[in-house]
Amino acid sequence: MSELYVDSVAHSFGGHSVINNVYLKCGVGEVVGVLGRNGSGKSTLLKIIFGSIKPNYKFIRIDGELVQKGYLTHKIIYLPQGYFLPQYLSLELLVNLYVNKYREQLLAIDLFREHLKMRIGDLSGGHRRLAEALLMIYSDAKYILLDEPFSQLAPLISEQLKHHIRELLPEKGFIVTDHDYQQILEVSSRVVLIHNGCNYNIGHTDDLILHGYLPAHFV
Ligand SMILES: Nc1ncnc2c1ncn2[C@@H]1O[C@H](COP(=O)(O)OP(=O)(O)OP(=O)(O)O)[C@@H](O)[C@H]1O
Repeated sequence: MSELYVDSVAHSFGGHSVINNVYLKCGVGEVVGVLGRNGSGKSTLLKIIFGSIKPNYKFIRIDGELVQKGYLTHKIIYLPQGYFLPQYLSLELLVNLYVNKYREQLLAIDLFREHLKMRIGDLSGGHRRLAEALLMIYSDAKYILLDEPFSQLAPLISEQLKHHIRELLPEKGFIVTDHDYQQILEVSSRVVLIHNGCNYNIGHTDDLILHGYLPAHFV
């Protein structure tokens, strides 16, 4: 079964519980949006799924197989918050590192076609962020975890990013978190809110008010 399944995730830092019994699943063809206040544990959850944080407890299955560290399966990739690729590497080298199956499609995108020889650190801030996100989206991984991919992006670039997520949807599943909740509501097929360490399914903007994520006078 093509599915990333995460259950019973619990983690604390220095005795302070951050997430407690979180459940999440994401199939191929789905974009799962994860919302939550600052410090609610969204990045921690994504890092646990990727395997870079060892939690107190977790149960993760990828395509039916029990997994200890997501990244060891090569089926999962994580875009962290903020720049993470060394600034002195060229786009060409990064494409060679991350992209294989979808190489032609990625190289057809203006940003890569026109700036292939450029160092990623010499791009504008928004283009650098977009390039990092696209390298993850067009990588060979099947499940793509995107941590605040819309931050720093101008509206037109955010549209491009959503377009590329949709392009790959038939073959991939996405878990995306961002404080630009409108982008999340727009791109996601399902939305969950992390609140008080637990997850809540969000069906409507009203649910975000109910759980205290949006202010009551919002609508
Ligand atoms: N390595 C760490 N050591 C101690 N505490 C940590 C560590 N990493 C995160 N935390 C704490 O865990 C909580 C959740 O952090 P996390 O970064 O997962 O939240 P978030 O929902 O992604 O927040 P934001 O939206 O502000 O990025 C915060 O209180 C944070 O201070």
